[in-house]
Amino acid sequence: MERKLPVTYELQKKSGKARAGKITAPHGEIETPVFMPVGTQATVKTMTPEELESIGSQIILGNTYHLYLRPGDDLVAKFGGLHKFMNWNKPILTDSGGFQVFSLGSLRKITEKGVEFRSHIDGSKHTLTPEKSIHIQNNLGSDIVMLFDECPPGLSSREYIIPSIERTTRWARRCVEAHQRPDEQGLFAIVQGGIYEDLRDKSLNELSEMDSAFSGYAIGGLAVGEPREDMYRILDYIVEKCPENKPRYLMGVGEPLDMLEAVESGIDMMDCVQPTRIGRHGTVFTKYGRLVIKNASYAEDDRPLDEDCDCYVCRNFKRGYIRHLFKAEEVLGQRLATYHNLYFLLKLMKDARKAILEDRFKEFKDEFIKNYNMGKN
Ligand SMILES: C=CCOC(=O)Nc1nc2cc3[nH]c(NC)nc3cc2c(=O)[nH]1
Ligand SMILES: [Zn+2]
Repeated sequence: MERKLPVTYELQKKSGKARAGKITAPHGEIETPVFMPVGTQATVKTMTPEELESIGSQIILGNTYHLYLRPGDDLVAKFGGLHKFMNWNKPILTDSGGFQVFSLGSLRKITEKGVEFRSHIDGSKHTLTPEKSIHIQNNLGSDIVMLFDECPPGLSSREYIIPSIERTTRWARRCVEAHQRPDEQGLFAIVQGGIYEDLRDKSLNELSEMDSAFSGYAIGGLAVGEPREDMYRILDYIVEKCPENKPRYLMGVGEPLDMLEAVESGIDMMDCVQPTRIGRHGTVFTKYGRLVIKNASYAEDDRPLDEDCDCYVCRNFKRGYIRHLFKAEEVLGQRLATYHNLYFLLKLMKDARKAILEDRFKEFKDEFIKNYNMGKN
């Protein structure tokens, strides 16, 4: 009989294809749709766990590639796992490291065994395999473990993608076999297939043969440089074909308009480094679009970053002050911009969830897009 999965999903309401639901994981419950802040090196840059909780973060990401290279997954395991190591007591999702080997590592070589690469830190040689990736994630003790997959470069040809899917499926089987704690850490599949509907079907069908091992399904291979309309077309095609009773996760999407498009297609979970990364460089999200705070026009601007935002930063600081902090290279500037950006995306998902529960998501999305495109800041 089917083993009880450690991560389960309850569909609560649909508004079109958009869904509101609840994920139950070992370290707590998650109301969806949900945005997941990225905590690459066991920290969501500049934020304390207390601040993350106060802005409504329900689940964060940890990166396998980074934590394996530094401080080492064995060391994290000695501290009792990633939750204890970083003092984050809610759910954590870890990626499999495959994507980051390609975005950060050097001298990479893909073989049937796995991926050989040199560390971006000290140039040392490593090989990441499906088994190694899963064992690292087991050491980290995350609630959600991701398959070790290959994310083909953006706009790869069919000739490249077809054999890549078949190898990723063989790797998936090895991941399922290698998983040491299937009752405590939920395993998510990752659907590939580029921008081709028939190859998306191929990937999903091959993975579905292992469905009983998967707590959720992720849509990989997107937000890697393909045109926006191709990403939207693929989401609209493949997401609703994933099991309705399991969470659906889209990696690497953190632009407000893309997030709403993903929610409309039936996505429940998203992650992206954008809000924290652009925040550290002084770009913030507002109701009327992005705002680059170092712009001279904000020097004497006594408005909050976003007049409609009720976060701690918008209630206590003005644009002119935050601009000064960035010009003076005061680290508080990075913290305030990061805090606001995360709050903005977490609140966007919370408002989207409310709109779905009230069966008015389409109206909510259209209203948000109208304002966001005004660009009046
Ligand atoms: C990250 C969580 C789990 O994901 C994996 O372990 N593997 C994986 N990561 C991706 C990350 C992506 N970021 C973007 N754009 C910024 N596109 C992405 C695509 C993938 C992908 O196809 N696979
Ligand atoms: Zn704010």
